[in-house]
Amino acid sequence: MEKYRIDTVVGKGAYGTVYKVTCRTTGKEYALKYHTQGVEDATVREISCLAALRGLPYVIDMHDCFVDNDKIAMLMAYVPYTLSDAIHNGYGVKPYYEQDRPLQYLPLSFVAHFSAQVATALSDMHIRNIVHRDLTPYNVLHSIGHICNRFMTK
Ligand SMILES: Nc1ncnc2c1ncn2[C@@H]1O[C@H](COP(=O)(O)OP(=O)(O)OP(=O)(O)O)[C@@H](O)[C@H]1O
Repeated sequence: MEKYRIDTVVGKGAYGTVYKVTCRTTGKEYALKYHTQGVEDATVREISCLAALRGLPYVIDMHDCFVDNDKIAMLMAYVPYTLSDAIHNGYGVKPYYEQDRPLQYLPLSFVAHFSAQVATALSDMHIRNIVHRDLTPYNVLHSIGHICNRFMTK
């Protein structure tokens, strides 16, 4: 863990806490999810599904998975915005803790592009017999200029 500096908490779920971290050598930002509930079935499912989906264009990349302080940690691409942010605050809005403003309201091209990418990700999952089971605007992430969906499989 010395390799990464913990910057901030970005969210909490039923099984863990997600932090934004920065690699001390490259300066690259990642999301690090600590599974605080131990090795639950859901944890094993999440890790094995993300490993099976690695490399797909619109599913979040899991770069590493390791044990730190007896907790399972998953290192993922950091994707700063949720679909919910975009729906409620406009495209490109930053999370509230960064005190930023929306860049613009949702253009139709964003909706069309985004929907097509979500459909592609779901199709890629279904081909591999993986079902999402919790698709919500909070579980679909994007970054400005590059839409990327987070599919936490359950
Ligand atoms: N790769 C990521 N980049 C940026 N933020 C993330 C990333 N992964 C998760 N988050 C943020 O952390 C929050 C918690 O994620 P987590 O996977 O722990 O739970 P969840 O799937 O949202 O909820 P639950 O586990 O309760 O169903 C998310 O809602 C999201 O805001």
